[in-house]
Amino acid sequence: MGSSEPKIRVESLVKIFGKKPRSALELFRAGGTCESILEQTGDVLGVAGVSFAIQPGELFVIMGLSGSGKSTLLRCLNRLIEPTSGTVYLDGEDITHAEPDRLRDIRRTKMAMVFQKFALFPHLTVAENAEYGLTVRGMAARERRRRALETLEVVGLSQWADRLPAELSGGMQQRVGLARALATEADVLLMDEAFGALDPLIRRDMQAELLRLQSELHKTIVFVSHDIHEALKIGDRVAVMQAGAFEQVGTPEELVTHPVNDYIRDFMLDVNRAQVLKTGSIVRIVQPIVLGESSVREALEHLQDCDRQQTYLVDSTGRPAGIVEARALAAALAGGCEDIRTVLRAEFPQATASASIEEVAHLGRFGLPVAIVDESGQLAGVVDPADILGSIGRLSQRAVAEEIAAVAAAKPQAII
Ligand SMILES: Nc1ncnc2c1ncn2[C@@H]1O[C@H](COP(=O)(O)OP(=O)(O)OP(=O)(O)O)[C@@H](O)[C@H]1O
Repeated sequence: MGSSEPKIRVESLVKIFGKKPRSALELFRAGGTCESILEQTGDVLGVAGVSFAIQPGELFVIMGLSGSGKSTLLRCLNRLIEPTSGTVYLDGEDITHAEPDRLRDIRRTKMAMVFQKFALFPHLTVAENAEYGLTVRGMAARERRRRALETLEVVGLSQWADRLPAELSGGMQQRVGLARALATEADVLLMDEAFGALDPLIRRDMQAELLRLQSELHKTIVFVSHDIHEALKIGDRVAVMQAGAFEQVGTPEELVTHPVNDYIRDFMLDVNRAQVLKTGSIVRIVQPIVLGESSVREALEHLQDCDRQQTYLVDSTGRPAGIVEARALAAALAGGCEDIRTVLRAEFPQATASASIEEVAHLGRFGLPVAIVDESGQLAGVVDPADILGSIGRLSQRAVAEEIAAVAAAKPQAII
């Protein structure tokens, strides 16, 4: 991400359904609402002047209740629905005004779509379905079969290539839909309630699968969902839509911690904050001691200076090597021992900054600060057990009670 050109840029997009889109558009521009426009023209304002940009590699979720305009907006991106006004840019190219041939080309090679109902051909095999996007593009049979098998492998279905869709479960059929989109090698995937028809457990698997694929493939994904939990789980950013407009666009953490209005706040009420918030949001930056560079006395002074009970020691590459506690240091010093290694605990709780607070909550029970490491394994800071409990303060009473019971019952030496 960063300051590169956005993959997709949408400017003032409006979609009006009905017989008088021009006069409805004028009313909209004059400040008309969905209701007033409907009343005066009989037309429906599907998308109400939305502007946003999506960066390459971003998973952008459009979330909203039924009828808020999500599907319409998504379909305006590849012009399965023609916008009434506004512009959509893909890699800087204005596709709102692209000629039909060019548009076809874009849909076949640059923007692939995955549908809720899978949209598989029942009489074609799994492999034939997966290669369908390449067939319509006129690719030679051998090459498209090779690519289809490759993508079926990616989604874990290579054993099923010669079966018919009806022989597959719902989750597997959606994997075929995903394979078909991936086979086109399009770098933009438009996914319309792609997991909406799946059972909750299968749905969870597919969300995890999508995140796994995304961490390898780095596609730009626009994902429509009516489920706030799904949106917050998979989205790099989430746009919450109502009456054709965006109420708020932000990272899951921003939405949970800084809802802009009551509408968003209401959505967040039953969200498990510990699942959404990352440990990075409560990490404390600490000054670790480099192993071999400090004596027991110096480590104790260091702890007194920073008013902490424990400190991590890192090796010469900055990776945590162990933790020492003030009491152990004081005892060692009283016994005349200056070698810090004698009191170093090499077992300590550790997590990454991108882990959710829920994922590290069980590590808080050891009563030690959790070492938070960055992607290269270097110590980025610590999360204190008290901060874990504090951050999940808005969890249900039951969840907090369970957490406290787990802390009380835990055996400190069993550090994971
Ligand atoms: N072809 C159409 N003709 C007239 N109105 C339409 C058409 N398609 C959508 N609409 C209206 O536009 C608005 C937005 O619909 P849209 O399907 O985009 O919402 P959505 O958020 O995707 O809802 P859902 O989750 O139920 O699919 C709704 O009021 C809908 O009734």
